[in-house]
Amino acid sequence: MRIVVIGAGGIGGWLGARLAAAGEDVGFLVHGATLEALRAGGLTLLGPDGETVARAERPLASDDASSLLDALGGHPDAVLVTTKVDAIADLGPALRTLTGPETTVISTQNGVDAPHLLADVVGAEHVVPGVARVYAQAVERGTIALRSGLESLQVGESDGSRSPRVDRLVAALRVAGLRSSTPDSILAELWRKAAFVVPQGGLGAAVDAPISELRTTYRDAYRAMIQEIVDVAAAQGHALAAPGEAPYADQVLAFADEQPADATTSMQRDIAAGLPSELDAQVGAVRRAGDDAGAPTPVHDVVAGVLGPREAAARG
Ligand SMILES: NC(=O)C1=CN([C@@H]2O[C@H](COP(=O)(O)OP(=O)(O)OC[C@H]3O[C@@H](n4cnc5c(N)ncnc54)[C@H](OP(=O)(O)O)[C@@H]3O)[C@@H](O)[C@H]2O)C=CC1
Ligand SMILES: CC(C)(CO)C(=O)C(=O)O
Repeated sequence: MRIVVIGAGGIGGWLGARLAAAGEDVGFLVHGATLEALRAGGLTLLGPDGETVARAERPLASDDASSLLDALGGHPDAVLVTTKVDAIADLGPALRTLTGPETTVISTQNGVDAPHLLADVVGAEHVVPGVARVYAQAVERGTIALRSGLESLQVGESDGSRSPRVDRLVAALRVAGLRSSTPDSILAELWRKAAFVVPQGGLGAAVDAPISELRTTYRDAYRAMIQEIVDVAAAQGHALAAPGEAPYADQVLAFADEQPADATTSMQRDIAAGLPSELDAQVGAVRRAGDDAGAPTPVHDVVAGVLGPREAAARG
């Protein structure tokens, strides 16, 4: 497949390195220092023990979408959008250049907003939501480290239908060594991921604590925040627990109980470092969806209130 990966941080570097190593025709739309780093030193993906698991010596990379089309010989089959949610606002012209009649644009972001934002730019018919489960971190530009063996990208049509384009993507991701599948509802899956990552990152940032403290000292507030997401998702028509399963908030807590004690999320680490974060794309998106659906989100409201001034300061 011809694939353009937008961004080469944790997610983009991971996906691009894996797909290129599997023989796919991959080009990176990157900018500034990341472009320079890929040109100078290539792209390296490190495994959890620091070993190189994939390496692209001379990856095709450009900050110009038209040049990538020329180099790839036409529109890509797939565009993997791997920037933070905020960056999507600036990607309009590049996304429109890259998206041909048969191009699929895949979101990989946390939160529930990215597919809608991409649909506004390229049209909903081109967008396939993805849900990434991986711990991938850019340790320096051009070098991505996996922090665990979990490498999963689920993709699916927003309306739940089966499609050849999604089947091709799943097949390519599997050949690249990832766990990939199409859930019954990719939108419910986005909410399931949000139910794990948003409370961990939002509450964790507000009380400045890793998961070990959330699941003990702050367990009631942590559970309440997870439950708010379950309720908002239900109000939007997405049941997160299958019939007969334990309540979904309990499933998330059970999963949280198994995580390494010092686990934090990328949003939480950005907030702790005083950087602009996905606070609005994660916590804010849940609050907006709750407002739309008439489902209250009081713990999210408190977390947003506590972290809002820090976010504003980080954004200058
Ligand atoms: N990291 C993880 O393990 C996981 C992350 N996610 C989600 O995936 C998304 C991406 O996260 P992550 O990979 O960690 O973020 P990173 O910050 O590591 O990577 C984002 C990349 O986007 C690039 N970028 C930003 N704007 C542009 C632009 N206009 N053109 C080209 N490239 C651009 C950045 O480049 P530069 O630095 O040069 O500006 C950077 O390389 C987030 O929504 C996150 O919540 C989901 C699951 C797991
Ligand atoms: C917690 C984690 C790594 C789970 O995939 C994540 O999504 C994030 O840090 O943003």
